[in-house]
Amino acid sequence: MVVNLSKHFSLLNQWVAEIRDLEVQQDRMRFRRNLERIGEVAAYEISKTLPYDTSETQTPMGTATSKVLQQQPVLATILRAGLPLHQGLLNYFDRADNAFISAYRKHQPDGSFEISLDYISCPDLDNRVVIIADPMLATGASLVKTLQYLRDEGEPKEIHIVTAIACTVGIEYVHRNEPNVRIWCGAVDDELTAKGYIVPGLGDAGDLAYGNKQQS
Ligand SMILES: O=P(O)(O)OC[C@H]1O[C@H](OP(=O)(O)OP(=O)(O)O)[C@H](O)[C@@H]1O
Ligand SMILES: O=c1cc[nH]c(=O)[nH]1
Ligand SMILES: [Mg+2]
Repeated sequence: MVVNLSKHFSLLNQWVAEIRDLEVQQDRMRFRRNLERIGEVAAYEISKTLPYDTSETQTPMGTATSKVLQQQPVLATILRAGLPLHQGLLNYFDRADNAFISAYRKHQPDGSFEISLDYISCPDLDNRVVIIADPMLATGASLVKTLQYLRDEGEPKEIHIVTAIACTVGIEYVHRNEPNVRIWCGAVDDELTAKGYIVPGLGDAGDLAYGNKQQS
């Protein structure tokens, strides 16, 4: 299942336009904050699909009956570009457990790349709702590899992926390998370059959030 959050008119459309905009991208703080806001909206939308318990709350004037989340999710993210989006999810799921994974494109001299995974910090995932934040779903290779890695930490009850911009081929690749995951995205773009960049996309999300890195 794919939910494109910009299908309906909302402020999120403006934030997606800003993270794509060459001029606005010069303001790194706004770039990160817009990703965070997209994460906040995604958290709110996902929260509508989760199970709730009824609880009694004592007010100064009496007892109120409320609906409270049965269990907080596990929020996972892929370093580095995932961090601001993850923070947005954490702002709303503020008692969540968290997982961090390092996955990056290791480039070869011929321009090809493979996904390198070398660090994971993760709670037990058995029977948990897991939400993975990564702003760019391009080929989908990072997410599929991350999910394979995460499965060593337990079998989640549900897996959600939150991304700012998803590419059609990447969505298809993820669903071929992980048919049950739900993808929540801020926009869907159709084109992918030979080097794996989304068009029109936004460029390199990690560099725009945190600065250029040396090629590895
Ligand atoms: O769908 P894929 O083709 O796997 O590409 C998407 C990945 O590329 C970006 O990370 P990048 O490797 O640029 O690392 P960074 O966050 O450190 O910049 C992005 O944050 C995803 O993790
Ligand atoms: O377009 C893309 C593809 C992968 N990673 C990015 O940051 N941008
Ligand atoms: Mg990058």
